[in-house]
Amino acid sequence: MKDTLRQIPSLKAPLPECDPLALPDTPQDAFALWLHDALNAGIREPHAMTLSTVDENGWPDARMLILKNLDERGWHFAVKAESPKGRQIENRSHVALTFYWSALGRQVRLRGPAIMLSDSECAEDFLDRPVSSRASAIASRQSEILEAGEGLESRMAEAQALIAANPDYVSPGWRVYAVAPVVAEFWQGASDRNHKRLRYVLSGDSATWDRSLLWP
Ligand SMILES: Cc1cc2nc3c(=O)[nH]c(=O)nc-3n(C[C@H](O)[C@H](O)[C@H](O)COP(=O)(O)O)c2cc1C
Repeated sequence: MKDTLRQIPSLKAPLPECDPLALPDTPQDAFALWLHDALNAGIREPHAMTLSTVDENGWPDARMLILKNLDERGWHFAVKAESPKGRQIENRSHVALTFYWSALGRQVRLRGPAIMLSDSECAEDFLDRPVSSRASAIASRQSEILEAGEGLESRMAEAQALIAANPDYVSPGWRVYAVAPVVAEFWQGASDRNHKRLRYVLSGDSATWDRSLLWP
């Protein structure tokens, strides 16, 4: 395994040159810029990110999610309240988000509280989803053990029927959160390992961002 791993190239040229201090004043604007670069580079699912949480024992947990929106409140994602991640956020609201765009050698890291959006926004997000994804959200006991013969298909069919009969039905445990980062870091990898790093820290009055370069 060691030989296999060590033969895999990482941060292979060509990667973009980046002057981190030329990035915008806020992490929101910098993220929008880099997301567009990722889209233009043809990166698949550039809106996929790792959501890291902490469980009730203080153990870190992490999984991929899809970014649903970015606005003045932060980076949005949706979860089932009763899923492990939903319960972990309910218990400890501080989370981290990580994006990696391999073709560009870029990573973005965000840390801050996840703040639940209003019931009406959660409902709107739910109703915007395709029927299959709403049915799955209603039917699934996400991350619980699936015993043989538990009837996953029949639960899905029941959920589909529920939606067909009541198209405005909203799953009561559907939550949308916005992560309002207090720290953000933009990392541009380089083949010569002279990586460029820019950290944004929210100022004490929460009005502006202090920016610092970091050692690679
Ligand atoms: C690329 C990718 C995108 C995913 N997007 C979502 C998502 O938007 N929502 C979701 O609940 N799970 C998503 N998943 C599955 C989660 O990673 C995870 O397995 C699931 O949410 C259960 O997590 P939990 O047990 O920590 O609650 C995605 C997985 C991958 C690989």
